[in-house]
Amino acid sequence: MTKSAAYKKERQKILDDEERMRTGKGFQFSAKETDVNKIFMDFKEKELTRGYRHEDQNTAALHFFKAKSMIEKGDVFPFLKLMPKGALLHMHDVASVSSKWIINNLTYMPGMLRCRTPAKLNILTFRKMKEKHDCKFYYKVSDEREDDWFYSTNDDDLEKSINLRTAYPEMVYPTIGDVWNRFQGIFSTMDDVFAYLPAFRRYIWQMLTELYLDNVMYAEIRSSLKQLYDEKGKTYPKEFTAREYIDINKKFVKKYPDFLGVKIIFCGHRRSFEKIRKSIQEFKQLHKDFPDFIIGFDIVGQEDPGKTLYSVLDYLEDLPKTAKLFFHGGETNWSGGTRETNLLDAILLKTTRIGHGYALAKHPILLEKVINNTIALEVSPISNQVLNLVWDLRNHPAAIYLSQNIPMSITSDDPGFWGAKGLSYDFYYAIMSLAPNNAGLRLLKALVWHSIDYSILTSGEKQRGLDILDRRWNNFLTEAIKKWGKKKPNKNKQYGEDLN
Ligand SMILES: O=c1[nH]cnc2c1ncn2[C@@H]1O[C@H](CO)[C@@H](O)[C@H]1O
Repeated sequence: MTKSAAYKKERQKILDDEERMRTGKGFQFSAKETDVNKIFMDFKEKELTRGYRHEDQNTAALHFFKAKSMIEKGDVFPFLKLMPKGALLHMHDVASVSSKWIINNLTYMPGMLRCRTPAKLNILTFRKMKEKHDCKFYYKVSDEREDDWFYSTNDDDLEKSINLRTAYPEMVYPTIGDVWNRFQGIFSTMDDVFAYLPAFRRYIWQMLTELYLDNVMYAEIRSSLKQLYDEKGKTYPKEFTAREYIDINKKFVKKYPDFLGVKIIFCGHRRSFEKIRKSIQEFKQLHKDFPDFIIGFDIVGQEDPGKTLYSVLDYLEDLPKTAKLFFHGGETNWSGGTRETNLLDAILLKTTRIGHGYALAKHPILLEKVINNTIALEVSPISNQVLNLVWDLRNHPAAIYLSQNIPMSITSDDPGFWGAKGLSYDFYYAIMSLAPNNAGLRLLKALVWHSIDYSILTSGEKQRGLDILDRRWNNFLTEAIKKWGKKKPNKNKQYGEDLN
């Protein structure tokens, strides 16, 4: 009786209906896309099957630090790297560039110094400033390299001071507080490297390069626009940093015209009221001076111990009406306390998008507002894992968001601090862990196109972006078929993605 035709029909209808509800519905497929989807689904299925049979090789479930080399050796990852990924809507500039590049390039710049704080934190800098660094002695990194007695002789060891990577994250960072302490420490280690004008120029150029090489075409970057200093120790105001940024961005776009460049979301830090208040004043001026470049405002830092949006409502009233808001919210495992209110206030304050939105699934009314007002969530899977909100990314709430086509975008947050590069690693977890097994190119395509939709590009820029994306997407399809089409995917196989 249970296997009657009627039962089977009802059963199939539910499966089909659920598939139609998820992100990607309405995205049409060309014949070429159908072919490329088959290639992709073969790759994906092979890796999932391996994971199913051997749990210790289940990259979809494993922590990034354990899975990274396996991910790189598989077929899915190179496919995702080649794929145009549209816009990156959430990344912090100071944590964007790969640590290996920093070690190989910036730490070999003449004049780099290292010192150590009483809390045993390495500070890298190009100036002596004891009161800021809280250090007694400074060592030249170049001298230390010549004498292997010293710490920084070994580039791998030096890299550890700017990267969270470890084979046993569960032991090294047992709690969220532990990993945030180390994480925040790396920002301090890097602060003066980033702010050194000659290094800053190279760093921002490299940030754009890593995005471009990963086939990202545009980015909205979180930045506090640090005050820069030069070889002579002269310091410059933030307005100067903005001009430098604009200049580097312009040069890069000129050299690579199918890259649309970056815009800045200016950030204050939720560590103190004073910092937040000051950052709003700075933002007001910078936004006035560079309204097309410094387009919005956010407050960053660990949410649980930090100041809430609700506690600074008075300050926020001072923000200019033309400024767009991009608040972090719900990057927490807590729920319902007086401190876990940032999602609520971000939405009431008419935020354009939400940074993370991890806790949103617990708030049905807020979720409804996010859907009705198309407030895109900036979901950073690896960040949420490394910063200890969730271990197995199949348990990440964005799996639910994708299942209901809730507006979201895949983002990378701080890739340089955990050994990711560009956006492809986060896309890997999006399609392997957050998405259901049978989701493929249609879902990927939706994420890519939505990322442009949810950006704050002007309508003219958006149109240009979409034209470029169309062309690059087509080139990608052709190249994927040329590269992998000969592997002859199983023609008889039925893939869920063929549903319209
Ligand atoms: O995922 C995040 N959530 C909240 N704040 C963050 C995250 N990643 C980085 N920062 C914050 O951004 C500042 C640099 O722009 C850092 O100080 C760090 O605290």
